[in-house]
Amino acid sequence: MNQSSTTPFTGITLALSKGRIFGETLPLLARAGIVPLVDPDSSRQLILPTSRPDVRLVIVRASDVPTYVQRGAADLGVAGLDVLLEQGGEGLYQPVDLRIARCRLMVAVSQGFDYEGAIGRGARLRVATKYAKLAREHFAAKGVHVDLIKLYGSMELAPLTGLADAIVDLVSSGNTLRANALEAVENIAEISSRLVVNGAAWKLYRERLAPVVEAIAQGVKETFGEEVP
Ligand SMILES: Nc1ncnc2c1ncn2[C@@H]1O[C@H](COP(=O)(O)OP(=O)(O)OP(=O)(O)O)[C@@H](O)[C@H]1O
Ligand SMILES: O=P(O)(O)OC[C@H]1O[C@H](OP(=O)(O)OP(=O)(O)O)[C@H](O)[C@@H]1O
Repeated sequence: MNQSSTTPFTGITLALSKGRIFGETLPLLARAGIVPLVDPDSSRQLILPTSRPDVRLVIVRASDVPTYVQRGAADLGVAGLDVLLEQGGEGLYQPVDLRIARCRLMVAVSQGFDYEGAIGRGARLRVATKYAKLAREHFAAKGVHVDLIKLYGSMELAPLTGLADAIVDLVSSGNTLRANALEAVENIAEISSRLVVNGAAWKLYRERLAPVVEAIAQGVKETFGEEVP
């Protein structure tokens, strides 16, 4: 229960990423009585104590959240469904759709590119994405042959520079596509962030974890209403 670095921490550790997910998770955590005592944007500290001595936050890359929870370094985590689908989410229980960081995983091309025509001709499409597995599955299901080009960010640049014919990326407001003269042509998945729990820990320590999971689920209902999105 002590949060000093010299004493082993015996409480609940929640992994989440800085930026969008941190910002949107904060109000849900606050409703559950969990308020970080350190601001990750102004501190280099990666383990953040909270107003609840038995709960701490660890700040990791968005795509590293599943690994921390799968391996038990964190009890709970907040991860985008895009990350969970891409990585498989093996061994993770996903009890709560937090309904934050909502966006869509989409196929996009340069405005004016004849996507349907290219597919109809059986052309081999060059597709740039950070979501190689999801993109491969999407195009395989459509029977479209693709050369996948793995990128780690700024996917929108790929069609503009001739690196790729299409991208698979997240779209929310559509501003990034518009600003780069791209257009969405297919929706692959509706994305939001999920609360994830180590499946084995959930079975073993359910009594300890369930109150926090339930408090966060209640925070989601109070924030967004009861209806399923
Ligand atoms: N434009 C967006 N609108 C809403 N949600 C988004 C948007 N972009 C990403 N997300 C969601 O937020 C999550 C975290 O995105 P963020 O940009 O903070 O990290 P990242 O840079 O994609 O991850 P990493 O640091 O691991 O490369 C994504 O996995 C996705 O679920
Ligand atoms: O439709 P919009 O509202 O414009 O959002 C879409 C953008 O958001 C995400 O990038 P993000 O802002 O997370 O930047 P990063 O992944 O490059 O850090 C995504 O990769 C798009 O580039």
